[in-house]
Amino acid sequence: MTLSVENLSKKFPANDFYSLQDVELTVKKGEIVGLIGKNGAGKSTFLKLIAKALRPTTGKIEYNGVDINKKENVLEDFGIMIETVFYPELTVLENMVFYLELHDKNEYRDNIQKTLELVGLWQARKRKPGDFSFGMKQRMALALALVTEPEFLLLDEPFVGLDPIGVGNLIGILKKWSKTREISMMISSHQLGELEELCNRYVYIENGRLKESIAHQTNNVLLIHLTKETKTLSFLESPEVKLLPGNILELTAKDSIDLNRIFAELGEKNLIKAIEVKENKLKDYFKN
Ligand SMILES: Nc1ncnc2c1ncn2[C@@H]1O[C@H](COP(=O)(O)OP(=O)(O)OP(=O)(O)O)[C@@H](O)[C@H]1O
Repeated sequence: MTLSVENLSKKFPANDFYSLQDVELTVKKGEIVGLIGKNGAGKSTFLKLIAKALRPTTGKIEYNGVDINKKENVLEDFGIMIETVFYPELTVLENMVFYLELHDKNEYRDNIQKTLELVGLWQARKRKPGDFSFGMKQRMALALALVTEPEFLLLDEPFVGLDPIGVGNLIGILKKWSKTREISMMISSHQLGELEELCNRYVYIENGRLKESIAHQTNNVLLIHLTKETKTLSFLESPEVKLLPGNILELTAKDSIDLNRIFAELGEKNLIKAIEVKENKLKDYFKN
């Protein structure tokens, strides 16, 4: 099961520029791809094209080898949270029931309570989302996207409006789903820390173009600031070690590296000034 995007472009008639241009991407089963980029970069446009909420100007999107714009019901197993799609005059519970009826998925009725509990709306199940706060509306949309335990999730800014406990619960369930049920996900977010907990890789979109594909950094990287310049350390040749400008040693903490030996040598020579853990700095992609 894969999603494959070929040469995808979208230009809105009102604009003289492309909101998305020549994007190529493949998402495999169980993969979680984070979509990052500045405001207006084209992330939502991309997700809407995949969700069939927009039609491409050019290009093709295939799911399991089927062109989604040439056949009906290809997205049946997708859970989509892009724009708020509930009925403000129905209660939360009625919205959930109606959604399942509309999609002919009544077999998931038993999931309603646990899904509403997950997003923190079970207590509010008899209220109408029309009067909800922004965050609660987001959670309603999220509950609808999750209730059918879909095979593929498209989530646009799912963490916005959730409190820290809600974010933690959501990350937990999405991680579990990707592992145990191999659900694939594309998630756009400005909350880079949350994405980093979840994603296998990221794509950085800039002015409608897929600028960079970024692998998730799985190993901890340590930066050791040295007290003085040195070129005589015995471990400088190992592939996990890099000497950076400014007398900084970068160490990738893999099993293959003998940290005890390295720290013993550095300590013996009084070379350790400070140590920091280097984060996977997704935010660096936003600097240019
Ligand atoms: N319906 C539309 N009609 C005209 N232009 C649009 C439409 N939807 C989006 N755009 C334009 O397309 C570009 C990409 O917008 P998009 O919403 O995809 O960005 P985004 O990366 O999701 O931004 P944000 O991080 O702010 O949500 C923007 O210049 C936006 O103004």
